[in-house]
Amino acid sequence: MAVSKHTFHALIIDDEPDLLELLDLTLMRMGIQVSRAGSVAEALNALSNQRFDLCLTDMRLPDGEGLQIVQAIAEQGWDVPVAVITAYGSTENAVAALKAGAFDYLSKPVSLEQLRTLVKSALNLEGARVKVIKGGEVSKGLLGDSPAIQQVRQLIDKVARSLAPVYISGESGSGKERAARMIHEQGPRSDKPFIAVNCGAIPENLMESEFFGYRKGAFTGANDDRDGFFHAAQGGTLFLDEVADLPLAMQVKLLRVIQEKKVRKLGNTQEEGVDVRIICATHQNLADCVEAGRFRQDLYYRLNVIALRMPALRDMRDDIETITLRVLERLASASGMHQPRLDKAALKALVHYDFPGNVRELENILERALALCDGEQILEQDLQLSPAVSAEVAPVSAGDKWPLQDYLDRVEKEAILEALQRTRFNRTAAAKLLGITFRAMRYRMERLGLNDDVQ
Ligand SMILES: Nc1ncnc2c1ncn2[C@@H]1O[C@H](COP(=O)(O)OP(=O)(O)OP(=O)(O)O)[C@@H](O)[C@H]1O
Repeated sequence: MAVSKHTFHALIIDDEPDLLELLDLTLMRMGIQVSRAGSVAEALNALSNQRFDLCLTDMRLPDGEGLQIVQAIAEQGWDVPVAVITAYGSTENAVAALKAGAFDYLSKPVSLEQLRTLVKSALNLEGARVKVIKGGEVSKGLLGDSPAIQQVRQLIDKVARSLAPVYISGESGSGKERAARMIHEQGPRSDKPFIAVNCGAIPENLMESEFFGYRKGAFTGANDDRDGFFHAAQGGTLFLDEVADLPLAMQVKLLRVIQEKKVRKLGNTQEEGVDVRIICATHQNLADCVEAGRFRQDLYYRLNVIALRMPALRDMRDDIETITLRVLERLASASGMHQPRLDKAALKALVHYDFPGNVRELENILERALALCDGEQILEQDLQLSPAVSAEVAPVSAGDKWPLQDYLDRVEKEAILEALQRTRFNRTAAAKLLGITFRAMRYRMERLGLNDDVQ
């Protein structure tokens, strides 16, 4: 599937055949042309002879470090975004690479979802913040037979018929967005658009124009009229993911639109009527956010008309085997592969694993295992389940508590690094774990020298 008429060209630099294969395959599936280099020397040679749209390098290479490539790109002024792949837990390397000019890093084992997100941001591809499903497209249902997921299915059937706002809670990766799509698809608006917006990923200064749209000339750079999310979802459903991340000022504006069913584009004097069903979701406890003064109570009441709670995968252990086999079947057939068997020990490891990232994490684990296994059988080692992190992070030492600011910075830094490690460097998930917004996370990483250039 090509992502654009222009074919993007990426250079991947690694000497591990397995990882190279995995990166190559994933990028190719995204329609990106790939060249490979196995050493610093080969990479510098390729970069000086050819233009690439993206460069992805391992940190450890036979003749040096990936960092040298990042530095060379910065020194030569080559216009190519570069990201590094670091060993599990080696955050110092990641920080050094970011300081030297890398735009992002991935830590091993590489999560394919993070890889795709990183590639999309680097190439400025659409779909990083807003996803649009045109009317009539059908996504898949929810897997599992545990009582909790059965209840969810029944509630979805019921609420699909009404147009009342729905508030979906549940951990990251537990299927909140999928449930929202099902409500849309099973309802009377299924032939109209479903617009999913990640509220935590939209820069605060762009929020109003993104939500409400603008008229040509409304501000510098507004060269054309543009519709916002409300217009785009007209007649259909607007899904506000991570709604707790909306700044208070935006919450007021959103409440007004929901109450009055009217939107005024920036630079417009007239209001226009909008007819949009609102579904929202967050992994946070919205009632607690209200209590803490971070979320407006009036908006909370407007949104929380019907509440739907998605169960965590570890609370559906009896379903893990079935979900695993169904996901494997889908992944194998999508890539035209024969479906490998799942070794008994591998299945046992999955059933006992905690899945902090829920079904999404299971999908990533299986996608990677498919690429790493011998084609016949998936073994426990192909799953590369994350080791427990607690033992690996050194506690802050009890002494040295002054100057107080330095001490607090160290504590904060360690908490952020631990959250990043636990989530395999998924910053959205890490922010969730820390209980702060994506924006706050970006700000803190910047302040602490854990630079982060990705929107
Ligand atoms: N019960 C389920 N059956 C099948 N697939 C599921 C189920 N739950 C989640 N998934 C899959 O897991 C992935 C993540 O789901 P989804 O995006 O809906 O989660 P989410 O709760 O919205 O995550 P986040 O909080 O990070 O936005 C998707 O690929 C989705 O299809």
